[in-house]
Amino acid sequence: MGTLSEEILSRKVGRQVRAGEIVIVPVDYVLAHDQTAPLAIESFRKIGRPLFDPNRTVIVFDHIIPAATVQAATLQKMIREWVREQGITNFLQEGICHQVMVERGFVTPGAVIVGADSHTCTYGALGAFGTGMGSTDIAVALATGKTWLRVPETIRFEVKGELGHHVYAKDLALAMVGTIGVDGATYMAVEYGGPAVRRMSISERMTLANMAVEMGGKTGLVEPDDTVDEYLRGRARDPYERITPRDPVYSRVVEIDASSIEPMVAVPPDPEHLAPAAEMRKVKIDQVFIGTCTNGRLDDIEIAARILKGRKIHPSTRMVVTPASTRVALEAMARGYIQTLIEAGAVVTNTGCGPCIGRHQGVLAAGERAITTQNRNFSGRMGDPTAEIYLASPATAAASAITGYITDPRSLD
Ligand SMILES: CC(C)[C@H](C(=O)O)[C@@H](O)C(=O)O
Ligand code: SF4
Repeated sequence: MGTLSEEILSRKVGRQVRAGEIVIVPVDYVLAHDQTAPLAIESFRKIGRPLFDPNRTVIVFDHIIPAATVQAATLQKMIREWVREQGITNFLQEGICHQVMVERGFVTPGAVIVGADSHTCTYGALGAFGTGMGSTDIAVALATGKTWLRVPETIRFEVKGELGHHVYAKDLALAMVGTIGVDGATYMAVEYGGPAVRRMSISERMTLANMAVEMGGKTGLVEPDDTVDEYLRGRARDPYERITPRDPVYSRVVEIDASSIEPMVAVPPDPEHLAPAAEMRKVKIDQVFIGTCTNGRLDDIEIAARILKGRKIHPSTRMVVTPASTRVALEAMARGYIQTLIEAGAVVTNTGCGPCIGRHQGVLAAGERAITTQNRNFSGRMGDPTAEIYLASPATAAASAITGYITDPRSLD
C-alpha cells in the first residue's frame, strides 16, 4: 500500500514502510563517475572492507572526458587502477552516466540505485528508485550493498491534455519547477502521472524525472507500463515486476494542463524563474548548447536537426552539440542529423557531459549568454560567474541558434 516510492521501498525492505520512517535498504547498483569516484574511493578505503559486489558497481567516465587538465588525467588514472584492482566489470566510457545506465539495462522497475551524482533521480523514468548521494554515503553502499533513507513523502503531478506543437517534455519539466519552486519538493518523491505522461517515450520521461532534483526531490518516478516493458525487452539485466501505487496518500497533488504550456525559458540564476520564449526576443545569445542527461538523446538531436536543416546558425552565435552517449551519436550519424548540424555550423563534440558544468568544450566568458538544454542555470556553472544561462528545450535552443536571440521555435515555421 502506498505511493510508488513507498511500494518500491516496501518490497526492498520486506515489510510495509511509510513516509517518514528511516529504513535500511539493499541497493541494486552503486554508481560513481570521474568527478565523484575519487572521494568515494578514499572513503571506501578507510572503511577497509571489500566491495559488496564488483558486478553491481558501475563506474562511468563522462564529466571531463577526455581529460582536459593534468589534474583530471591524474585522478582518472587513479580511478582506472582502482577499477582494475577491484575487478569492477562495469567500467563505461561511452556517454553520460545516467544515459548509459538506462541504455545498458541497469535500470529496471523497482530497483534501488544510488549514485554519486544528483541526477541519479533520472532512473525513475523506468520506475526505479534512483537517488543521488554524497561520496561518503556512496562509499558505505560500496562496502555494504545497503543504504539508509528516510522514506520520502510524495508529491504527484497529474498531467492532463496534450502538449502543443513545438512544446516538449522539457517545457513541461520547467513549468513544474516554476509551479512549485526549486524547494517545492525538498526530500520528496516526485511522482509524474496522468494521460500526457503515459503517452511519453522513455526519453521524455527521463527529461521529467531528471529535473525532480531541481525542485529538491529525492527521486522522480513514473509508473512503469508497456512503454517501459518494450524498452527493456532484451535490455534489462535483472528480472523485474511492474510496481504501481496502491491506495496512495500524496502530500500534494498538482494538476497541470499540458495544452496550456508554451515553449518556456528558465531565466538565470535558477530554474524556477520562467518566461515564455516568445517574450525573450531581446536576449541575444552567444552560445547554444544541446546535450546533457536532460536533453541530449536521439529525439532531442532529431528535433534540433529538423529545425536547422538547410539553415545556418547566426554569425554572432556559436553552437555546441554533445550527444548523451555513443549509441545516441552513432544513431544520429546514421540518420544524418550530425551532418545536418555540422553543415548548419554547430560543433559536435564527443559524448559525455560536454560544457554542462563549465570545465571544457565551450566555457563562457564574462557577460556572455547561453541558451542550453541542461537542467541547471546557476551562476558560474558554465564558466564566468557573470555569464547568463537560459534553460530551454532543444527546439527553442535550435531556433535561437538561427536568429541569435531567444526564439520561440513556432515563430520559424
Ligand atoms: C559533478 C557532479 C557531482 C554534479 C552532480 O551531482 O549533479 C554534476 O553532475 C552536476 O550536474 O552538477
Ligand atoms: S550532463 Fe550535466 S547535469 Fe547531467 S550528469 Fe553531466 S554535468 Fe550533471
